[in-house]
Amino acid sequence: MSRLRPRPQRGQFHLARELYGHSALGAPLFYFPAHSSCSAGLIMAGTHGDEVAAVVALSCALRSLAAQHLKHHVILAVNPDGCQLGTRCNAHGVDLNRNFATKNWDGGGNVYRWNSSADARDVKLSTGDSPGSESETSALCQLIDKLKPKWTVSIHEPLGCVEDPDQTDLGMWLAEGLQLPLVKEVGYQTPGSFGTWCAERALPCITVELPPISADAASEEYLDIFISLLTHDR
Ligand SMILES: C[C@H](N)C(=O)N[C@H](CCC(=O)N[C@H](CCC[C@H](N)C(=O)O)C(=O)O)C(=O)O
Ligand SMILES: [Zn+2]
Repeated sequence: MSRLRPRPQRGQFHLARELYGHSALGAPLFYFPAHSSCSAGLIMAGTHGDEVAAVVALSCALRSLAAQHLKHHVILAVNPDGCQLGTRCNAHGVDLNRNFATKNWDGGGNVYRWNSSADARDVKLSTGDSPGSESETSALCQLIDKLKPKWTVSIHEPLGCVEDPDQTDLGMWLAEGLQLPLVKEVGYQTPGSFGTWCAERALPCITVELPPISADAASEEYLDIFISLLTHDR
């Protein structure tokens, strides 16, 4: 029996989802549980609301897959308010990927690039009033403490690389499948980031950075590799 669902049936979700918290504006935070949670990883997108090709491509892969083949937990939008508003930050103006309670959390704020054409990383955001101050951040950390995934993959854009500080087999497999360079770091400091939070608890974290791409193109270009990731059994 095919692991894929007929394309005419992929328009809406067929999978159960579980609530794990609420966003700053009260939107539900939910995840799609793996069919069998033993040795499952966690795959997530939408930490930044201006990086939505990853959200759409991961959603298309999830809706293409027959439920019994889903081997890992999935969060499509870590930051639903940012995805709704089209902003990198959450509704409090906080860059969630600088809000995690890490040793190097920096309350002085963060900057990001307006877009790939920008000549500087100069758009200012808050990193929160305190480490883990945001409901999206604390709910995600509590979920991970509960699920204990064996690894995490966090999908961003538009840097076009696979960041894997531990150079794991999964990272190498993803870099090859995505045809993106495998790097140990994205090239600038990310205090208070999810990857740093994972490193501090010896949880493998791979950050996929898609290149600049439309949601339409990403749903074609990355469908197969994302379906393979959702069913990956290592
Ligand atoms: C789409 C934006 N306009 C943009 O250009 N953003 C990029 C940064 C993209 C991004 O968010 N990347 C990283 C992911 C960091 C991974 C980190 N190593 C970790 O530990 O989590 C980020 O959070 O900055 C830009 O250049 O500003
Ligand atoms: Zn990002």
